This record gives sequence, structure tokens and C-alpha cells, in this order.
Amino acid sequence: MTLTIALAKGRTTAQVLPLLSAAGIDCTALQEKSRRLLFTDDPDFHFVLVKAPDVLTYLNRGTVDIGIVGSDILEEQGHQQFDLLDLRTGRCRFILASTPDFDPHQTSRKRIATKYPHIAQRYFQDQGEDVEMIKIEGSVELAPLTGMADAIVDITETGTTLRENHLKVFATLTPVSTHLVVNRLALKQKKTAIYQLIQALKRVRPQEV
Ligand SMILES: Nc1ncnc2c1ncn2[C@@H]1O[C@H](COP(=O)(O)OP(=O)(O)OP(=O)(O)O)[C@@H](O)[C@H]1O
Ligand SMILES: O=P(O)(O)OC[C@H]1O[C@H](OP(=O)(O)OP(=O)(O)O)[C@H](O)[C@@H]1O
Repeated sequence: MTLTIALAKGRTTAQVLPLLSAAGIDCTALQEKSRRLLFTDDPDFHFVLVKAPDVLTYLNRGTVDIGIVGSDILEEQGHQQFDLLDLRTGRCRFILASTPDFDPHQTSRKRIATKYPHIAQRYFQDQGEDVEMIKIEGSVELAPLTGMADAIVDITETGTTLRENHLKVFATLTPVSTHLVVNRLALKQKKTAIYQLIQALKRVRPQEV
């Protein structure tokens, strides 16, 4: 039985391939630097490489059985799938950050720039605050520096980008890591193969922090 897996391209794939290899899956072709997107040589595991937000589109349409993607994407897009395993890689965290002169208690309605409007909205709703959301696609740190936004909600790992842009963390929100999610129908039809993969990955994923 073949399991079809969508991998989020970029950092997620780079950090997950060593785990998949350690779990006994031949990832040689995936590890080669190329523009290939579809890997079907192994009869047990087929892979597609997609942009992180598209992982759930493939999964929810049943085109793939399994998705491997950051919990930032799962939190932002909502869950229609089974989140079965925290792979404990791709670790980073959500933060609220801005220039050091930002006043979190400012009386005017805050303008918040982010790639994650739902997560940011939920955070401010929990604080009882109505904010203006500015959705951007990247280089989020630029928004408060240019005056386009009062602050940002983004992910940080090493803190280098914040530091190099002289931004300060005002709040830490939720932690992020790479998760394995499963399509509901696939879980019924391919239960044994899916649980075998999960058991193998459990044995090789990093320790809990
Ligand atoms: N320091 C980090 N910054 C951003 N994402 C990280 C970091 N560490 C781990 N991740 C995870 O990696 C995913 C993003 O990976 P990456 O930045 O390679 O993709 P991308 O943003 O689609 O790429 P690109 O910037 O080329 O468009 C996130 O969804 C998150 O789960
Ligand atoms: O704390 P650090 O280790 O510096 O990592 C954080 C940075 O990484 C991400 O951006 P990404 O590299 O995905 O680029 P982007 O601005 O194009 O989204 C994130 O949006 C931060 O800008």
C-alpha cells in the first residue's frame, strides 16, 4: 500500500528529511538539489513538494494521505484533519514585536502587520482588543520600521532577524513545530501503514524540550 505525503518545501523539508531517512525511508532523490516536485520511485512512499499553505489543500482534497507542515500553518488555516504527531523539528515561536518605542497600551487602534492574520486576530481578541490587520507576505519586520504598522505578529527562531532590524519582543505567543497530519479517509483506509510510519518517526524524532 502506498502512502502519499505532501511536504512543505524549504525549511520544513530540510529538517524533516533526516528524520524520514532515520525512520528507514529512502530520501536520496528528495535530498538532491533539483526542481523536481513529484517523487514516486518508492512503491511504499510517494512525495509531493508544495508551498506550506498548500499542504492542507492537497490533504483536505484527499490528493495526499499525509501532510508534513508547521503548526503555524495548521493554526492559521484551521483543522479539518487529524494532527497525529509533533515531529519536534522546525521549532520556533510566535511573537509580538516592534520598535523599542512601541507602546502596547497605546489608545489608538493598533495596526498589526503579519503573514498570519487569523493567529494575530485571535491573540488580540483574547486581549479584548480590536486591531487593524495588515496582511503581508514576507519581510514582516519592515512594517514597523517604515511606519506602515505599529507592530508585527511573526515567527522567530534565532532572533537574528529581529535583532538586525532593532526590533524588540513585547509578547511571546505560542510555540511552533513541524507536525504530521492525516486525511480522515486515509486514516480509515490505510490505518496500519500510517501508524507504522508514526511509530517509526516517534523513535527518531528529537526529545521533548
Ligand atoms: N526561523 C524560522 N522562520 C520561519 N519559519 C520557520 C523558522 N523555523 C522553522 N520554520 C517553519 O518553516 C516554515 C517556513 O519555511 P520557509 O521559510 O522555508 O518557507 P516559506 O516562508 O514558504 O519560504 P520562502 O521564504 O522561500 O517563501 C514555517 O511554516 C515554520 O513552520
Ligand atoms: O528568528 P530568525 O531565525 O531570524 O527567523 C525569523 C525570520 O524567518 C522568517 O522569515 P523567512 O526567512 O521565512 O522570510 P520571509 O521574510 O520571506 O517570510 C520569519 O518571518 C522571520 O523573518
